[in-house]
Amino acid sequence: MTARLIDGKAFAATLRDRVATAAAAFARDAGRKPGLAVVLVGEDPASSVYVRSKGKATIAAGMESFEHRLSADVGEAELIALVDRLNADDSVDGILVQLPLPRHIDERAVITRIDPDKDVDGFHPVNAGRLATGLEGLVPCTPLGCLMLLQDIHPQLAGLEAVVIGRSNIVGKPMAALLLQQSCTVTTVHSRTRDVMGHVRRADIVVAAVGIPGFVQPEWIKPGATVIDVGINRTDAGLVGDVDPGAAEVAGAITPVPGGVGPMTIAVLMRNTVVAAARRAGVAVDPAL
Ligand SMILES: Nc1nc2c(c(=O)[nH]1)N[C@@H](CN(C=O)c1ccc(C(=O)N[C@@H](CCC(=O)O)C(=O)O)cc1)CN2
Ligand SMILES: [Mg+2]
Repeated sequence: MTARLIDGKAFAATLRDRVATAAAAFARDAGRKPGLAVVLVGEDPASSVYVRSKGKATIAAGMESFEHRLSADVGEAELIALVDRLNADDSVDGILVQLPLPRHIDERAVITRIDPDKDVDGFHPVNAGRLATGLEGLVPCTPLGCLMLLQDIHPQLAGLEAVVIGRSNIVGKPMAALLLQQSCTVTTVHSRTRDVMGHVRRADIVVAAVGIPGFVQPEWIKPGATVIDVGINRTDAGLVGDVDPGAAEVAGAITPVPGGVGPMTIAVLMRNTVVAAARRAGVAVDPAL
């Protein structure tokens, strides 16, 4: 292995500590703790694990955790009514509906119902628009976590060639917007791109978020490039990323799966919650958070 392994787990632990400090300052200034409401519909095992981890991380950061578990056959109207109650609840600063939702519920209808200023997932179209136009908003956790890891390696991102593989609303599109905001030259490649390898070969930074195990081949990587693997694919061989492990022989730095991007998602969720709380209450928050 030649590449430096990017330790997302350690980075996330440091971020969670800084969030705890900010949450304590918020509690002092605002006279209450920041609050995060997490809604889980159904009993998908992976989602249940993530929701439990979010609750634990919230409490560990000195914040208030509100967990709402609804049965898999709950109606869309009932779920939306819960979102309305959470929007109106002043002790709730952040609202998150765990995805995926059961097929009979329209994900967009639910996400667009969340108050954009409590949308700590950053999935609401108002927050997507704020990000695209450079306004202050809430940014999706996984891409913001990837950016934090990248900034640690490249304090100066300006001018670097970045290729984002995948164009989902949750990772690919916000990732490209964040890198553009940092003055990278950004290319997004996707299932209809004609020469994916040709684009990736030029990249100083590769962010893979396609959801296809081992999709990115070692020979696509420019020697020394930084590779961020967002993939979390459950296979017979265990948990694998979107990047072939052989890429570690070519890259300069690479995130492992597990232990790379994954842990950053929940740490950034904690960060977004304390930031949302501070903005709502009109109190200061560590600008470096
Ligand atoms: N409302 C949301 N739903 C979903 C999101 C999200 O950000 N908001 N992201 C994913 C699931 N997710 C958090 O919700 C999440 C995924 C993975 C990890 C993580 O730490 N992964 C570990 C491996 C864990 C394992 O063994 O399964 C890693 O990669 O190292 C945290 C959170 C979809 N839904
Ligand atoms: Mg795609």
